[in-house]
Amino acid sequence: MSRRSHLARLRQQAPVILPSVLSSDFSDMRGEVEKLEAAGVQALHLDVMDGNFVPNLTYGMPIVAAFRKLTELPLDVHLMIENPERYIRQFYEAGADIITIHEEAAGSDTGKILEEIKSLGCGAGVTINPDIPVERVLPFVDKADLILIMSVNAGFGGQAFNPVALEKLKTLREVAPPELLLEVDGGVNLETVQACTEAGADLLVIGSAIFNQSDYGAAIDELYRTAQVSN
Ligand SMILES: O=C(CO)[C@H](O)[C@H](O)COP(=O)(O)O
Ligand SMILES: [Fe+2]
Repeated sequence: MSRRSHLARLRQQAPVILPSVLSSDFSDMRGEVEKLEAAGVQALHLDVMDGNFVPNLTYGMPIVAAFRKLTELPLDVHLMIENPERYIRQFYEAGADIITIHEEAAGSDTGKILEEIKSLGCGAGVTINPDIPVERVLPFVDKADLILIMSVNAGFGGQAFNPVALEKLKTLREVAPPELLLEVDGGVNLETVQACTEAGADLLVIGSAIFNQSDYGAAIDELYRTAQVSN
């Protein structure tokens, strides 16, 4: 299956919860993936941090490649790295399906890098931190497959949700083409998830609210029930 075909499926199934495996047990990656698959998850979110663009350092291509060996689930790779253009091809070769870059890190190269990601056959995403105005991603609503709105400052799991993300999601939902996927990441939990779907988020990245629970399936089910938009 082409990597870009995952985009249409995620759009059809929205809202979709993507576990952020940063909070998972890396000493048992296989067991963690099996539990997530048994819980019915539809994609995984992988957080790559370089200790430079963000103060935290996580993992790079080898861990993405290891997840690729463990599962056929789409891998949504969130690059929190300076000069992301240096590594796009390597993350593609490691098995990423969607690659998201920070506009703050890519600057005037953002459009060109999104094109490169697409030309490799991956979904192309762009994201901004909470203190960056939504106007900085508006030029990409027709160029990207996905816009990720950060609801915490990129860098760490387990932070509190910043509601500034909700206004940005609403603005994008109004102006963006309907096929553009809107994703939200950071502090999404039982208290905040419904506001995210009501604001128009299609993809909900969730770390600690899943991995801090002993039963991932039960946690995800409850998050889905809570996420339903009330009519
Ligand atoms: O990109 C991220 C942090 O920069 C993570 O995806 C995010 O923090 C998810 O974790 P949590 O749900 O615990 O906030
Ligand atoms: Fe993330």
